[in-house]
Amino acid sequence: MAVYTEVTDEELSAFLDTYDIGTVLSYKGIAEGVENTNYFLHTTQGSYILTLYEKRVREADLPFFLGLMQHLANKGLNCPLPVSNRKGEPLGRVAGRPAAIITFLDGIAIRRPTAQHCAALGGALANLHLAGQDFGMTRPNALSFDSWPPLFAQAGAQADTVSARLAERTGRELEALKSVWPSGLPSGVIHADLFTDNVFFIGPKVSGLIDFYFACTDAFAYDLAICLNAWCFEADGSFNLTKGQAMIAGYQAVRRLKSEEVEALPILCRGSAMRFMLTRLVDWLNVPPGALVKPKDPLEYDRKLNFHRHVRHAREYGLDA
Ligand SMILES: Nc1ncnc2c1ncn2[C@@H]1O[C@H](COP(=O)(O)OP(=O)(O)O)[C@@H](O)[C@H]1O
Ligand SMILES: N[C@@H](CCOP(=O)(O)O)C(=O)O
Repeated sequence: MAVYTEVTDEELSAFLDTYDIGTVLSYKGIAEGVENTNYFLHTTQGSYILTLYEKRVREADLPFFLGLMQHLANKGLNCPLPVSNRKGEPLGRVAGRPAAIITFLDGIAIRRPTAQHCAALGGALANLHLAGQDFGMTRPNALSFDSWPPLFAQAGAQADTVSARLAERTGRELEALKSVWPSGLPSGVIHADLFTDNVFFIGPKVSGLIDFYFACTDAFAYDLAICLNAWCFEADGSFNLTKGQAMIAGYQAVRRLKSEEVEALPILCRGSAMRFMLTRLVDWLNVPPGALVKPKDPLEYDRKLNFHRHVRHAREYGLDA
């Protein structure tokens, strides 16, 4: 469960006094998520999510995240809408942390997606990329290539306590990626963490996208690479080509990939696997005492990295030749 910061009844009702969303009927900490503290909030006027922003979210970036959700929702994308307080501001403070209330979205996060879900996700991702094109703000990706060596250094020699020779493997891989990491690819707003827990479905259709707190300005194809990693591997570690095919086709039905994006896809998949392996590794080694959180397995991404290392062409992910 991700509740790093407890909110007392008194703190909550004082915070809600600054909003015009009725009085609390119930609230409880949410079991999912690893980054921020989330409470489900039911008031006399409806259902909301109260988020307290934790360690990885810089306060200075919050106007970008909240403004982006507003922008995308105005463009017709199903994403949460930040609720403004009585002063007209979407951001406040509770229990000493920056906090916001956002609208609750209906739908179910699918744990074991089918190829049909992957196709729908591909389309939703491309729609997000197009809808973000006229968003006025930018934010560099704080978890792109340059952040990986310092993250690796944070884990240091402890990496080998998680898996034998993990430090050596990771060091070698970082070195290899340095010389081939692409630049100048078509870029814009990307979600950067569109895992299955951040996408809601009603039936076969995507009903909502949540968790925009890694969103940034980066290569569109990198976002697709993150999704291929998160959605198209099976529990036994194998890549499901049918799912990859469905996702890429779903994406391309809305936004066609350029030849340079196709060419870069294997490296982008490798890099995004590295990014999630490293953040998971650091989190695995540094669970805050008392936090109600279940850290995610870094080795899942170490294995995915190993798969990508042998891929030579986007066809191996399901791109139709
Ligand atoms: N707008 C929303 N509508 C419905 N449920 C939500 C919403 N935002 C968050 N949640 C629930 O809270 C969980 C954690 O939210 P998330 O933003 O993924 O947290 P974290 O940033 O900590 O990963 C989600 O998996 C989902 O169950
Ligand atoms: N998706 C990341 C961790 C962040 O997950 P969140 O969706 O709970 O914010 C991972 O799997 O490593």
